[in-house]
Amino acid sequence: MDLNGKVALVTGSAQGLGRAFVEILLKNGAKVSLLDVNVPKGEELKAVFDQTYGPEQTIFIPCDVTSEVQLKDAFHKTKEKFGKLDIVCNNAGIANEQDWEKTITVNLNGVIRGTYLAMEIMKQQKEGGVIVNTASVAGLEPLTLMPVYTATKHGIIGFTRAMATASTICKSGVRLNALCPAFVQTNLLDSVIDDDQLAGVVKTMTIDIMKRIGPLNVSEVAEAFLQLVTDESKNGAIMKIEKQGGANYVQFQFNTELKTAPK
Ligand SMILES: NC(=O)C1=CN([C@@H]2O[C@H](COP(=O)(O)OP(=O)(O)OC[C@H]3O[C@@H](n4cnc5c(N)ncnc54)[C@H](O)[C@@H]3O)[C@@H](O)[C@H]2O)C=CC1
Ligand SMILES: CC/C=C\C[C@H](O)C(=O)/C=C/C=C/C=C\C=C\[C@@H](O)C/C=C\CCC(=O)O
Repeated sequence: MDLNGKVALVTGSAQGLGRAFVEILLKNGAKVSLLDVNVPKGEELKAVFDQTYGPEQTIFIPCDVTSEVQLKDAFHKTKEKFGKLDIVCNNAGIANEQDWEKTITVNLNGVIRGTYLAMEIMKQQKEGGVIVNTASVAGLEPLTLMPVYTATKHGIIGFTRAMATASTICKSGVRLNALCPAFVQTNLLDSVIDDDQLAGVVKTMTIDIMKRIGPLNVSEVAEAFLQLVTDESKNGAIMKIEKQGGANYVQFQFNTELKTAPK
């Protein structure tokens, strides 16, 4: 898929991975709608991108993904501004085990609602579209330190795979994938390391593992994201990216697409 002239929407795009995903899309000629709950950071970033790519290439929309009204409105504003919607990355996420209900609402409800909104618009387009949901290696292997975060990321992978199969069966023209990075050097990672309420042996063990594996930088993950967006042959695939092993597709014991898709 050639990204030149394509229209993308990225949630949680004011910093970290979301910011890196926006930048790689812009570099490849796409127009991007930036959504984030952090308004000063989002506006600041839009101004930075305006300098390099021009003001017409991006729009910043203040949006809390936990708000049905705000998210719906942001999708519709994007379509209105750019005329179509080809790529959606449901990326906004938090790691707060104390406020675990909020973690579920942001990480899982936000991704599910963003996927449904994207499907609704994309299935009406001749060219369809692609949805990439940001999960984590914590969606494949549990992080003992963060059980609720782990649950949300397992949920994203299951949801994305089920939707991808349904999309094939219904011939909607929409591809769905999930991206599973290991530790990435961002504010989210720092917030967990600095969280005094998460103390003890499990935290020490997790940090030791993280130091041994070495955190990824956001640009390495952005390259993997680009691969998922552009490769039109991988509907339903789940990509894992680690510092040492690089980016690889996850092999599941049961491939629902092969079992259920009509021949
Ligand atoms: N940093 C890491 O080690 C890893 C992160 N991830 C996932 O990557 C995604 C991005 O995380 P990072 O860039 O690391 O975090 P980050 O904290 O640097 O950036 C997250 C962005 O999401 C925004 N956000 C938070 N709640 C929001 C809401 N309710 N509505 C809209 N925007 C909201 C924040 O304002 C921020 O701009 C998350 O889903 C996270 O779980 C996955 C694997 C590893
Ligand atoms: C300190 C974690 C901070 C934030 C979470 C981050 O956003 C994230 O999603 C990171 C995921 C990284 C996973 C990387 C490797 C996982 C390896 C697993 O096999 C086990 C890791 C730890 C084992 C200890 C345990 O939790 O039981």
